[in-house]
Amino acid sequence: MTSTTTQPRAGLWSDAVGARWRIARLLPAAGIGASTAAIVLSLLRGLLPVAFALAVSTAVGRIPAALAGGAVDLSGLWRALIAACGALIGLQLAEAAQKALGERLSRRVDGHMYARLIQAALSSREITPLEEKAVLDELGEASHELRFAFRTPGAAYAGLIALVGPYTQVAGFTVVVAAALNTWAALAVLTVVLLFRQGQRGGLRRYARVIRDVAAIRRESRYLRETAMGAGAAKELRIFGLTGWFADRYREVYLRTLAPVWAERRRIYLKPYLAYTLVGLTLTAVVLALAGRRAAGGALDLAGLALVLQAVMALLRLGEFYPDSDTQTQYGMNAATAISRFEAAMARHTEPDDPAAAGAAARIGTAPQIRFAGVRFGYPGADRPVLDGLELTLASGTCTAIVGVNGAGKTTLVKLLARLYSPTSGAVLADGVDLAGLPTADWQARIAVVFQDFVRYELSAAANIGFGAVGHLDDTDGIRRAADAAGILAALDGLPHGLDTLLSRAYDDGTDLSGGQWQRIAIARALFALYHGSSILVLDEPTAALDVRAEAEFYARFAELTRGRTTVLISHRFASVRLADHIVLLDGGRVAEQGTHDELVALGGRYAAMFTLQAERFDTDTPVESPDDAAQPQKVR
Ligand SMILES: Nc1ncnc2c1ncn2[C@@H]1O[C@H](COP(=O)(O)OP(=O)(O)OP(=O)(O)O)[C@@H](O)[C@H]1O
Repeated sequence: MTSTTTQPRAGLWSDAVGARWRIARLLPAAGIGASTAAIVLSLLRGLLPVAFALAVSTAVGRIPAALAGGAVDLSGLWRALIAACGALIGLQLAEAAQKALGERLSRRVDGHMYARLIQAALSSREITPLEEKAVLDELGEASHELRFAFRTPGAAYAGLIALVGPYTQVAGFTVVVAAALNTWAALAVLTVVLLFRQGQRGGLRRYARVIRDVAAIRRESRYLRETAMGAGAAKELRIFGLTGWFADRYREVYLRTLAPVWAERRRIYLKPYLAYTLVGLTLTAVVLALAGRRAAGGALDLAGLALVLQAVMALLRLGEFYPDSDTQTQYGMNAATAISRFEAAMARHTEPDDPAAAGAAARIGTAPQIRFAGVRFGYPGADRPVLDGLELTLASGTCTAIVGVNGAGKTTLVKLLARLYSPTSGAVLADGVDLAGLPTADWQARIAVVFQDFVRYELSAAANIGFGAVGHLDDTDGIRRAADAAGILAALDGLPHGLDTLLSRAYDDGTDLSGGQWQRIAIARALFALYHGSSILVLDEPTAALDVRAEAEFYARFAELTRGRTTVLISHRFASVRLADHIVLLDGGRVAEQGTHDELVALGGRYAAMFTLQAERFDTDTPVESPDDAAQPQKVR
């Protein structure tokens, strides 16, 4: 197994203390009143079994006296028995009440933790941190446990409070043994209990680390399971006959996860268990023998003997695994720790409020000129940059088309323009102002975009369009106008609830759209953003899924849609590209050629070759040899 399982004890213990402290600090989220009530109930659950044992042994002690001398005096016996019954009923009630209260505390805390998790995930305007593997691991662990209500931070909170019960019992019975027998015997039994607990609870702590260490394999098995069972891949799995492959691969990966886990489980639990059992049984036998000898010698009466026997039995039972607390606290604490680490990682990426930045934003016009000045950028973990000293100007209020082979970095350029990533070096400037110095949210609000992989929100059609300017969701006229301009209004009006129809099959009255219809929705969303103040329009393959007529309609209105806006169009279709005012060919992370369509064709370079190749393909039915390597499909870097 990996080295983390063999870390020094101090690490494990300080982790354990830190994790408990992190859970205890959730008190305000859980509510002071409810938490106090739960602690009181837990204390009762600890004290009532001790009271029961005292009452029962008192009753046992009264029996000889009650029977002696013919005249049977049962009143003392009855009193003790009634007290025992009272303790028992009280215990049942306290248990039921604590369970209900624990559930409530748990839900409150989890609601708070979910809110924190979502807030942290959305706190960074850039998406870079969400692509870092270590950050993703923390997020994965936190959200995985939160999905299973049993092992959440809330369950850990309720579980920690529930622990007050058994530990109060341990203390109570230890005092009983000390008083009835002697202090050394009490300490011996206490040692046994703590040793057993260490075996169980400490083992669980180590085991949870093992589970964490196999996170990568677990992620793979989860992926295989969800792909096999989900709707997304259902078509391909069947058509390509992949169902068997997925089932076999899942079984293999699952077994690969289990093997090290079970080996560690044996190592962690078996040997310590045998050792603790040996020590435990020996000490217990000594204590019981001592009690027996005292009783035989008359130093311990019947009530005392009954009490010691009950106390020792109860204590031995308390040296076990606590199902009400242990798993919940362990995994719930891990989830809480993962959430804290995730928050810390995201906090490193949040942007401080800077009044100077807001001032700089005011210097940018409504249709700004954008300049990429020596921009270099590589994705985290990648060894080669995608953009390598890019120099490019997008003129104010005009349309620039970006072309290039697959993987040339066109979408990456757009992501940098939208400040979803920051350049590794160099700068992106809007009207001369470096975007790095602007409040990112303000800048992003100026951009309307149709991404290549736009989002299909499982919400109403109106919301899908209105999300272009979420502050104006109630602008129904604007939403209809955008839908109309994108050529989707008639189709949406034809749905069962018009624009209020939910665009998801997951709901009874929901429906799904075709790929091209979804793309029109994405276009409508960007148009709606333009209606409400965005001035930079980015279109990344905006018509890839549209039919010929819809595409022609879209480009017929292109000049009108983009007029006065700084527009970036990415497309592999040269018929659309030629509509742009300026065309840029990206290659090797830099601008290889640029100019108008006519200029580039006259230049007779790569653009001209790619254009001719595509034009010939449309003109003839026979395949055409490429005159230039750049036009051949290239491997994705
Ligand atoms: N999130 C990411 N993490 C790591 N690498 C990425 C990521 N997105 C893209 N890349 C890599 O960056 C390079 C450029 O990708 P990009 O999507 O910008 O290309 P493109 O020119 O838009 O291609 P296409 O024409 O296929 O859409 C590719 O080599 C790709 O593998």
